[in-house]
Amino acid sequence: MAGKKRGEAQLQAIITNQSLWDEMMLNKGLTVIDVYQAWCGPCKAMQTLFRKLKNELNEDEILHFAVAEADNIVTLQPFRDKCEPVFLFSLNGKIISKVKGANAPLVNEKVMQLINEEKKIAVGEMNRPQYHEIMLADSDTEDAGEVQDESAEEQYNIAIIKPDAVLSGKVHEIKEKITKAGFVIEAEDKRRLTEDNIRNFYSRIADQPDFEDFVSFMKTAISYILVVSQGNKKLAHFEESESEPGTQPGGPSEDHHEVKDKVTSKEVTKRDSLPEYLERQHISQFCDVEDNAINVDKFIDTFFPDFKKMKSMKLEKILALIRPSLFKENKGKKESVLEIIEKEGFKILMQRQIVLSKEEAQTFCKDYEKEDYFENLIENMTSGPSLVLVLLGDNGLKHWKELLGPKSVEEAREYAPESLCAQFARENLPINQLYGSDSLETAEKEIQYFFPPQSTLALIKPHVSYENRDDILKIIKEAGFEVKHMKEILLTKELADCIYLNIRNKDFYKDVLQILFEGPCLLLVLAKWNAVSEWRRLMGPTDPEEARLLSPDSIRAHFGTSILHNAVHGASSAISAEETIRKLFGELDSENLEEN
Ligand SMILES: Nc1ncnc2c1ncn2[C@@H]1O[C@H](COP(=O)(O)OP(=O)(O)OP(=O)(O)O)[C@@H](O)[C@H]1O
Repeated sequence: MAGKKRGEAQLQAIITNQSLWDEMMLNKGLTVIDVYQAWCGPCKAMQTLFRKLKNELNEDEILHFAVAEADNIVTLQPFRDKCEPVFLFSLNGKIISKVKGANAPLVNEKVMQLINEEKKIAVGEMNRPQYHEIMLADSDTEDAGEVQDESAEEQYNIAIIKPDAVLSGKVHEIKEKITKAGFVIEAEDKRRLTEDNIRNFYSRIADQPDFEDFVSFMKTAISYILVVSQGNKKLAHFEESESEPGTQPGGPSEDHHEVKDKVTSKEVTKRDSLPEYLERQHISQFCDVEDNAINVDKFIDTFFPDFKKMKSMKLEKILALIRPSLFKENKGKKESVLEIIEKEGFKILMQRQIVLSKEEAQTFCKDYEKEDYFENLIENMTSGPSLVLVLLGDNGLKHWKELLGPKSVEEAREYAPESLCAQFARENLPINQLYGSDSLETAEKEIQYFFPPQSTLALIKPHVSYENRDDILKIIKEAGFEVKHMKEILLTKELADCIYLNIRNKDFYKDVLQILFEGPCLLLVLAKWNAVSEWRRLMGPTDPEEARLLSPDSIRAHFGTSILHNAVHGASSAISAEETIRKLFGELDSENLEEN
């Protein structure tokens, strides 16, 4: 290794000039470089850690340590005359990370992570991550001990929470543990995996003797599929109390006390990969993780076909409102405001007509309360229905603001004649006939106000095939419902009576029961504004034949074969939804039931 004194089994190479530095950069694998100033010398406290790592890992081919004097090495100029020690991580000649301060746990974590990766890469278990070379600057804005780990792309894992964990109600706990540790659940889905899904995801264990039994087990019920990213490393810190004694990076070794004391919880960044973390939390038996970049990419495409598109967009939800006079005039017009909205690439997620009360109008138009036309405005706002919309669009907030143009008609006519404000101006009011939230925070509050979510119970009947169940779930999600809970059960007579309270006295009820007891039903708690009636609308008329005539896009029109085999059920009112959800899902959803 560059700079090593002949015959000396020394821990760190001593780099005192640029040519030794350049030579050191030819090292294969990882080199941890302690950048020091001539006047204060290298960091003695960290040498104990380096010695431990060297001895324990025994990876001399790919793990090197060096001390480099900032004063005489041009590359290290940014670090001259700084008191605080700096540790650089050079991977195959590229400086990819930097830790400021003698933060032993953090340096330990970084070394372990990078060496583990190198080992996996060497045996073909992992592709080389795309690390960027970092800027060598002594930025004061960085927190001490922060790892400047700039991966070119976000690295994702796919985690599958298996059916047994789902059935025993462990999903919430597992997800909470994952997010508490600073990982981010970027997307999730719940579904029964197909045989193909299972064989592909678990191909690495396909040669195990009990693999066929495992495939059958995985097919029995619903699994949760999560896309998990490493999250914001600055925020990520583990609760020390949750860790196993002796498993903390930096270890229980007494040698580390000197530097370990300096680490505050804020400085501790994520130290485990997701599989390691799940292992440490004793939940790995419930949740399998794929972290190989190529496989993850493939599974994201399989399970979440829109994920990449969504990630490349900055999708934002905002509230828009068309004031009463424009709404009235615009109804049925050729180039209506709604058409313009859709042409501009917005998706209208929800819409409702609402006549604002005087108080609501006053709150809503607060910005104008000092204007002399305020009274006129309130009168106008309460004179008839406004159309309130929830719009989803790429960079939605900015885009909608740009489309609207200035708040005042005068300004819009002068500076933005193309804006909606200028185009749809009314003579009797000098302000924009359209409204948009002014921040994402306001948008969230306004959406909650105008579109408070409601829960309803949905049931997919036993006769619906698994493929069709997946299709129905897709339709449900596309219609903007959130699937809050889902479980597959064999209904008992008692539960069926609770669900079908209204028809228990009908002659055909015995036939309904027979259909329901044919196999497992899929029970769902769906949430959305106006969920009860929205779900009933999506289901369509009771009889599929009628549905095909009157509501050909409905679920019953597509998946129903007869009045008894009509694919789905939905609660008939908010009250019955609340009662049946409580009965079927226990207290699980009780925190949200008040919404109904
Ligand atoms: N005349 C009938 N003959 C046979 N079965 C019927 C008849 N009417 C309704 N059903 C069955 O009973 C179920 C409950 O009937 P209900 O009148 O509550 O209809 P619904 O509200 O459209 O359906 P659901 O309650 O299942 O959402 C229906 O889904 C259907 O399968």
